[in-house]
Amino acid sequence: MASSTLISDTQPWKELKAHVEDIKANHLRDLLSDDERSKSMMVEFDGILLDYSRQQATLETREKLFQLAEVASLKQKINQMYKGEHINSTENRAVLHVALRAPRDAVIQSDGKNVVLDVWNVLDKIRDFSERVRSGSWVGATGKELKNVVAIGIGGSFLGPLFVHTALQTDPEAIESARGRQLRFLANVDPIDVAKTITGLNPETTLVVVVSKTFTTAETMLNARTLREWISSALGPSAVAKHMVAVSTNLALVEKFGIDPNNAFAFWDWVGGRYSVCSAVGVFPLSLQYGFSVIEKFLKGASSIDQHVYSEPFESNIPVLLGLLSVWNVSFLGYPARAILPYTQALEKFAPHIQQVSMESNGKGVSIDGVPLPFEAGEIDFGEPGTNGQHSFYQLIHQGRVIPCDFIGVVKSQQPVYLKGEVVSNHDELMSNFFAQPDALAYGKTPEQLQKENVPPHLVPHKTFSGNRPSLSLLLPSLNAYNIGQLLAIYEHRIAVEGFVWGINSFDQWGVELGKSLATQVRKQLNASRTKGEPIQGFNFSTTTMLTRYLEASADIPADPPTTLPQI
Ligand SMILES: O=P(O)(O)OC[C@H]1O[C@](O)(CO)[C@@H](O)[C@@H]1O
Repeated sequence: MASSTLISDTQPWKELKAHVEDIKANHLRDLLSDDERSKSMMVEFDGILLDYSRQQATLETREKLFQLAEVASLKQKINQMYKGEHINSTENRAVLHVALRAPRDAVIQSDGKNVVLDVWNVLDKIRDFSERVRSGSWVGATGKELKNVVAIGIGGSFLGPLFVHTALQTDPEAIESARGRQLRFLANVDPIDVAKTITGLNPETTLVVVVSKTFTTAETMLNARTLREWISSALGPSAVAKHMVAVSTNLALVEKFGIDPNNAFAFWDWVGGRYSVCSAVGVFPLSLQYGFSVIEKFLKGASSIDQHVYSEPFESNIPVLLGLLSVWNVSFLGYPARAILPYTQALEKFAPHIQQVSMESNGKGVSIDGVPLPFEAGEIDFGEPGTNGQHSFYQLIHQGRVIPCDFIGVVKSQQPVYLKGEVVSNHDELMSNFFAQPDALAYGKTPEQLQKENVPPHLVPHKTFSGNRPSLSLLLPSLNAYNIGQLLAIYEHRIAVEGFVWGINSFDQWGVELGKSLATQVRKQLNASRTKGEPIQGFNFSTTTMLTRYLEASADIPADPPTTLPQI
């Protein structure tokens, strides 16, 4: 396929379009009666079991998707990524998050340099620094141990680390190594988030890590200045050196801010923000909390999937299969959303993280060559842990819109509970739902079945479930640091696979810029109005009215108030 050809112009795409009718003629109820088909739609790797037999797809669909992958040069694109080519063409950058978790002796070249050496230099520095803090050899300005860490960052500098922290928080090994320590995150520029984050914390025992790839993100920098004030007003300005460190690609700005670059942990422009949890962005705060040895297992888990993606044939390649099936669901079956439904509370922050990875990566309207797409790319990701979601939005998934679901289950609970006399353990109770929901969605319930149950006729339409609603199930052996790394990498690669097939650039994010520049104008106007009484100008009627109301209703706030920090 010529590089400027849209994937939708290719023969395999057209064949898949035509194939939709064949698939619509089959109900999942019928597809699932074929055990051979189901058997060939199960893939196992390193204890992880993927079952995609509840996708609205046949073996023929799969074959056609492989042909699509072929014409999209999927294998070559994956190889180009691993080889450090500048596949993020609009920013002229390599995309090498796989190097962040590569073994020490691996060689991954980018621009003629083995980046794995740089990665391990930083990892060694993280191991050393985090051990000094954890052992009490690096102490705060008043000589007290730094038991609390606040990581300031937003977007990719926040969501991934938060997901991993939340998942590890209840893992027995991680609990043991985090005893007596706290890790909190400050992301939102809303001062309420500052208040919530520092409540109950003593600056004397707190280390603040400013995490920002660019070190220019408005929200993060204001929050960093706010916590710098919190520290220096309590302990004096010189305390900042002991209580503030940074993670960034921009060490010059780190120094300008007042943080010693020796206490900064670097990463590189070939790490996209939303793919940065395996860089110092995640590894440093998580190592402070759990110790480097726990986080190294997380990196090893991610690396195991990197190797699987690279070397496994597509037929048994979990992220490739998942990516192709997502393209099938979005672009051919016309389902715009995807529900991420982990049956473990430890993954409560997984869907929010994947929202950014997926929607910032694949929420694009043009091909990588700048040609407008004649089809929809990207999907709307959302989710909640089961069974909570069942009592919230599942109604719509069962009887309303069709939303392909990812069910994620874990064989062994991090925190088992057994009660004498109960029918099953608490985890088995949870997992009963994990196993039941996919079949409820696939089979549904027919009016005939309801009639046999003597349901009053007027209720039959309300109690009917059409079924034929697709899902897939991922069963993990457990949820330790290693498996958490695997899960992360499965989704990262799946999303990249989707983008490679759609022919878009999944690694830039120009769509977030416009709002940022408009906010700059508003910020200037708020300052001019509050300090000099200047009238609102340069905005449309709607924004002018809203801004005027906002300023008038808060006119009691003095123009130049003294420094104020949260009071709760
Ligand atoms: O790490 P930084 O540079 O502060 O950026 C934070 C986030 O902002 C974004 O650019 C979106 O606004 C993300 O891509 C990024 O993860």
